[in-house]
Amino acid sequence: MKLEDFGYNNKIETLKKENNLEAFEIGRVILEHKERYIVTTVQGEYEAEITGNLRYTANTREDFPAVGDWVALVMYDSYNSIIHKVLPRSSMLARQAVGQSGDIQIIATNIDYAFIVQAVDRDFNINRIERYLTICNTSNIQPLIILNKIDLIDKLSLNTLMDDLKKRINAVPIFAISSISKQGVEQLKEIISKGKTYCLLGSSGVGKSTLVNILTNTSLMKTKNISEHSKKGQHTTTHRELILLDNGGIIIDNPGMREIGIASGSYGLEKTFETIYEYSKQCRFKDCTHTIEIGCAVIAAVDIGEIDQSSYENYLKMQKEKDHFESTVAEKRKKDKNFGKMVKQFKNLKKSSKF
Ligand SMILES: Nc1nc2c(ncn2[C@@H]2O[C@H](COP(=O)(O)OP(=O)(O)OP(=O)(O)O)[C@@H](O)[C@H]2O)c(=O)[nH]1
Ligand SMILES: [Zn+2]
Repeated sequence: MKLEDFGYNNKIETLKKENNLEAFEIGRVILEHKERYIVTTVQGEYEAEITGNLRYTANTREDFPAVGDWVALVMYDSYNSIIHKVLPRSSMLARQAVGQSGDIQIIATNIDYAFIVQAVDRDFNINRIERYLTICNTSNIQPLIILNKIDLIDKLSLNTLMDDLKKRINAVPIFAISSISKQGVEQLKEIISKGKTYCLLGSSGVGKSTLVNILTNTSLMKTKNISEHSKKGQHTTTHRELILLDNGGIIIDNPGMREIGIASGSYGLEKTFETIYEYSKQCRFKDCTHTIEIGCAVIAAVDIGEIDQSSYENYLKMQKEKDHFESTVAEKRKKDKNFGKMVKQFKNLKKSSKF
């Protein structure tokens, strides 16, 4: 296997040089389980753990490796290795960790494109699409919209849905497909590019797994064949979260993708709600919340129909969630910092003490 098959390119090469990692083996994390990793390299798949130093210097969960990461490794036998460093990421999909308010859990990194999947029957909801768009824009991932299950509605209804969608969302490609009748699937396959990394986002039941199966079928079989030859250093796992497609694309699919929420940060609001941001520049007050202020250009635009009413309401709702999320993260960081300080003070005290 070549590293390029897993998305290695000039950018990663430059990062490797910039970080003085020429002496190390480079690999991509394809699976993570409780701080143990499977990393793919030119020499095959390796199990990996992180160095004590990496653990010691890590301030938050974000500093630990995640699926999709490019890492610098030291191999110590044909199957095992140690992760010395995580290369800087081009994108990061994260969410608020369960039960630990303010803690961030990384789901995957270095994703180029996300397919936002919705089913056109009961699931269709533009507010939710805007929500996923915001997540993508925040995470530096290019969004693409997939309307799935078009076999369940007639052409006229589909056209209406598309029109409604285009009224609120522009500049994001939309694909109407059916995983059952395979309508539109070929066009979708065509836009998947070699060496680019993709993921699928969407509610339960919209057809993400079915679509991943359609896109990966033969590649999964191929991977299995390679493992059967069991070259030296080849680790044989059947479960992977980073999957190679026939046409050279790469898909990351893991359970965390199913649970992504707005809590993963909605700093991408500006990009998602571009029209609102454009109007907001004309608001009388710089810190206008666009809710009650006199001279608010956003409210005025909503009143004359220049901004879609539902889009505006959705924006306000997500803005509120973003504020809440940011304040819990800030609080958590402050607490961690205070605790860190306390530990340091205690250590100093111990050092200076004669006992
Ligand atoms: N009619 C129709 N049914 C579909 C289509 N795609 C998927 N389904 C069905 O929808 C159901 C849910 O599909 P899944 O692929 O499991 O959905 P998912 O998004 O992976 O769901 P989670 O794993 O819960 O997140 C299954 O019964 C599929 O057979 C489609 O294009 N048309
Ligand atoms: Zn305003």
